Amino acid sequence: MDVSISLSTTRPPFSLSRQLFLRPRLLRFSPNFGVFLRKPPSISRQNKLAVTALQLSNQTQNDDFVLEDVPHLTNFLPDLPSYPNPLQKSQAYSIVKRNFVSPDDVVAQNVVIQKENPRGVHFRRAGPREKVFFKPEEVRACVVTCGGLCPGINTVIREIVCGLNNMYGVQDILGIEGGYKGFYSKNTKILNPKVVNDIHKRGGTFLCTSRGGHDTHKIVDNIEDRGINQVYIIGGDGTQRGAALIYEEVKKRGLQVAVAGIPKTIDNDIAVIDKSFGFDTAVEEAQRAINAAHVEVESVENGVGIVKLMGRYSGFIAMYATLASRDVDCCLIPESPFYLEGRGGLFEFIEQRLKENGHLVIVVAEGTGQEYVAAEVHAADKKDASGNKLLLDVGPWLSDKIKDHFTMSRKMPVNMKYIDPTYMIRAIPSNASDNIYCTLLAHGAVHGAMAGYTGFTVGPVNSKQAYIPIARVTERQNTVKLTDRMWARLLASTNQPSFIGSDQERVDKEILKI
Ligand SMILES: Nc1ncnc2c1ncn2[C@@H]1O[C@H](COP(=O)(O)OP(=O)(O)O)[C@@H](O)[C@H]1O
Ligand SMILES: O=P(O)(O)OC[C@H]1O[C@](O)(COP(=O)(O)O)[C@@H](O)[C@@H]1O
Ligand SMILES: [Mg+2]
Repeated sequence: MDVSISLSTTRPPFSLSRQLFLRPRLLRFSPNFGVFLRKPPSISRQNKLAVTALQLSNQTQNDDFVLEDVPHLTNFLPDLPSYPNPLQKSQAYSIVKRNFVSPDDVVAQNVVIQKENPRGVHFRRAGPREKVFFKPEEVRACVVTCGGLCPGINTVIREIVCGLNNMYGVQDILGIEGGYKGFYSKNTKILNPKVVNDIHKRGGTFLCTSRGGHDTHKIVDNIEDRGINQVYIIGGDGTQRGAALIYEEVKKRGLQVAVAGIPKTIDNDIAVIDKSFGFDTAVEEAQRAINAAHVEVESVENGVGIVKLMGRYSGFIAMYATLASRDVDCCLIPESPFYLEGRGGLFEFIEQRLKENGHLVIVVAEGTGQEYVAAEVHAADKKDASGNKLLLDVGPWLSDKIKDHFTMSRKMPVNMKYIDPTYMIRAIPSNASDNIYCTLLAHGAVHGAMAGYTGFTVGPVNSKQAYIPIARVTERQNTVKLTDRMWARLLASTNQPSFIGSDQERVDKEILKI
């Protein structure tokens, strides 16, 4: 008996999902058929049907791979009719060689694999499908933006609106103002290509945003009352968790509502996707602050510049801004514990650089060294409305520590220049490449929702847009791996201490001392 499924044969749209959804038990409990299954625990909890496994019939046993699929409206509305995709008649798309993404196209999570190992996890490729599950004239879509700002949000809003309208002829699009709570506490804004035409040139979000206020029942009641059937949710990890709950509730109520998440975070802390939109813009803008710090400190005696950049738990902006600049002497990130005193410590490094060059620049991510600051400030643990821990300000703390040390202990006063450009960076419009990236994300979300996919997050995986189960992007945070080559490249470029010397015991003691 052959239960393996070929992804390479031509089959009608959704045959893959149908077969998989019909047979998960068979696939799961039939090890003799050579099916390879990897089921992350959080995914199995959140959506048992969304994670499936299959084996290519024409591949060898070692070529097993896993498809982590996204839900489809027909999973809980099996009789939903489908229609030919209007893009078939579109001037733009009709000349494309393969104008529709094959239902069998998948994107590999790992592109570097060893030949004897399994092929690993795959996601469904994003893009337009041959059949859609909405008549354009019956679509009532809405867009909401939640969480902190990030360059490019307005471009995503614009491209969702223009994509729905220009590609599919959707006319009825609503903007939910002020984040999740806007669903039940505010009037909606009418969105059309004319209204959003110029918004990509501005920073911030045209729809305003907020933290907190996620009430699944009130939100879904509102979606139902307003007759909304496509929900586009732009936001970070917290927002995507909220989107997963909305999807679950929609499914429970059996509503024909597609829920699409577009991942947003300036910190680049969302897992699975290559990188988040606005990140490149932020790294570029950070150069201006670093340049300013460098100009200031090289013009004075013993100049020490500190630039604080965003990054709650992930130091990506600091790491990339440092790598891009070459004017940074030391980069401190939350993932890499550091210490001030003693051999191999920050003070020793600063003194050495001042003696060699007369100045230095330090870039510090805002989430760095929180435990040190907390030990001295004795501040109570505070949280924002979404439940995110409020950070203590490491910038002034570090500036004071360095000033005190060099003035008092070393009798070598330093000229401290501290720059905090965090909100200035976050508030700018996205650059050209982020604008293009935002367009791909928005179009991917629109194509996915029109094709009836739901409960998904869209994003690039190895440079190909993919539909990713929401639980997969929220189950862990993306952080800088100190054992990866990128951090090694940074250490090699700055020549800063790694703070993890061979004498680990001494290092631990130093950390405890602070
Ligand atoms: N675990 C969660 N479940 C449901 N909603 C959440 C959850 N975490 C955050 N949210 C909601 O998502 C929105 C944005 O979350 P927040 O953490 O502030 O920003 P971000 O989405 O950028 O991480 C808020 O309205 C918040 O109430
Ligand atoms: O806007 P707020 O509430 O001051 O929050 C600042 C935080 O927002 C961020 O810019 C982004 O966080 P989110 O992606 O969770 O919204 C963090 O880097 C920063 O710590
Ligand atoms: Mg977040």
